[in-house]
Amino acid sequence: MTEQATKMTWVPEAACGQARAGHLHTRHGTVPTPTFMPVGTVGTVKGMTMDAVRSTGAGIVLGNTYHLMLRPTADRVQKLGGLHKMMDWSGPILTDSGGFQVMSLGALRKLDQDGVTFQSHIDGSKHRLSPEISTDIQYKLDATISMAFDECPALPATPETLRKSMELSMRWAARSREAFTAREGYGQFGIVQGGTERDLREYSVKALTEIGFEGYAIGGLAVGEGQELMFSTLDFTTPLLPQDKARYLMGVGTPDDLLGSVMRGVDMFDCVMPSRAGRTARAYTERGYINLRNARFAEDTRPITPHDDSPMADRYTRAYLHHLFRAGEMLGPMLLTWHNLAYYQRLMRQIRAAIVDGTLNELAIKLREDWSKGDW
Ligand SMILES: Nc1nc2cc3nc(NCCc4ccc(CCO)cc4)[nH]c3cc2c(=O)[nH]1
Repeated sequence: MTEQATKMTWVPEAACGQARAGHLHTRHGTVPTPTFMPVGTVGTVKGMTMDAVRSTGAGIVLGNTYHLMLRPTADRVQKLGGLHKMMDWSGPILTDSGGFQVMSLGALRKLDQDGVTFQSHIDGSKHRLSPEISTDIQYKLDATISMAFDECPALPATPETLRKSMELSMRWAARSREAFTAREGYGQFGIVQGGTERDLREYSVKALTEIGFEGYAIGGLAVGEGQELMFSTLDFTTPLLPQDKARYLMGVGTPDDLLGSVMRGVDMFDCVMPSRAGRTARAYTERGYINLRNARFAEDTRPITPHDDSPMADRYTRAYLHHLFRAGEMLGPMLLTWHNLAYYQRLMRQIRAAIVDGTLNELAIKLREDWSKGDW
């Protein structure tokens, strides 16, 4: 890695227990943390214009190396001026490095010590990813934050399998760092592995912090281990991470996951949940979630939630959304994705404000009470 540029920084503002509020300063702007990153897998947050994404208050979005290398390819994105220009988003973009998606999407794949060979889930064509190839692709995409190329083992797995996989990921982290081109305000995050094993997680944190990254992700979770095991793994992992760097929990999660993870020291999140739920008529609200295909909403003229401050709120009733989904109209998933992403951003703003004024524990009690109350 070249050394000359000063890379991105995360600056703390306040803390409440393990929870932190701060700012992530990047080449493409500053993002308050804790933050939730809408998932823009193939250069679009599905069903949303970027004006709609901006209206929710989102500060940073996620893209995927795996999907973009297959289509439209990294070279074409570079020719189109990079992801920011192509998708009309001037804020920071974090791109995942592809390993996880290959394991969960690639039709056929062969993992070796150097990288992974796989077939495209789109047309069966053969492709290769390695720490060097992934880092180069993320450079061509002009990702503000690049992720190290890692291997995320499926759970459940034996401690021996987890150790071998984690050690491979640590070797790949060093190669990813070596291949990274440092640029002013850009950064690269290492990814902690080790399943739910304390000793493996400790080894992984040590290995990554010795290499040195602008931020640290906690990988290998949200792969079916359940919330209790995820939280217990966070309990002994986040305190080991540098206090002055951002922490990113990959693939998480539900509103309750976000709250509990922020309280365990996590600053950044991404999850397809709010957008995928939006496409399947599931609306997240302060009172838990509801499915708007349900007949009980057919003549319910209330808004989805009385608290929605996004531009789409108040203009559309539950009855209208119900009709759109029953009719299979594309506006249904579009409006509900907008609503869910706006709710996730509102929740993160609420949590952040409570960290700053030291009332996070009280907010947590209120949120959990309301989520379990059920619909209005
Ligand atoms: N590079 C890298 N990327 C990751 C992405 C992840 N994403 C997850 N979980 C997402 C799980 C997830 C999948 C689908 C849905 C929608 C359900 O309706 C929600 C969550 N875990 C993850 C772990 C890693 C990891 O170790 N390394």
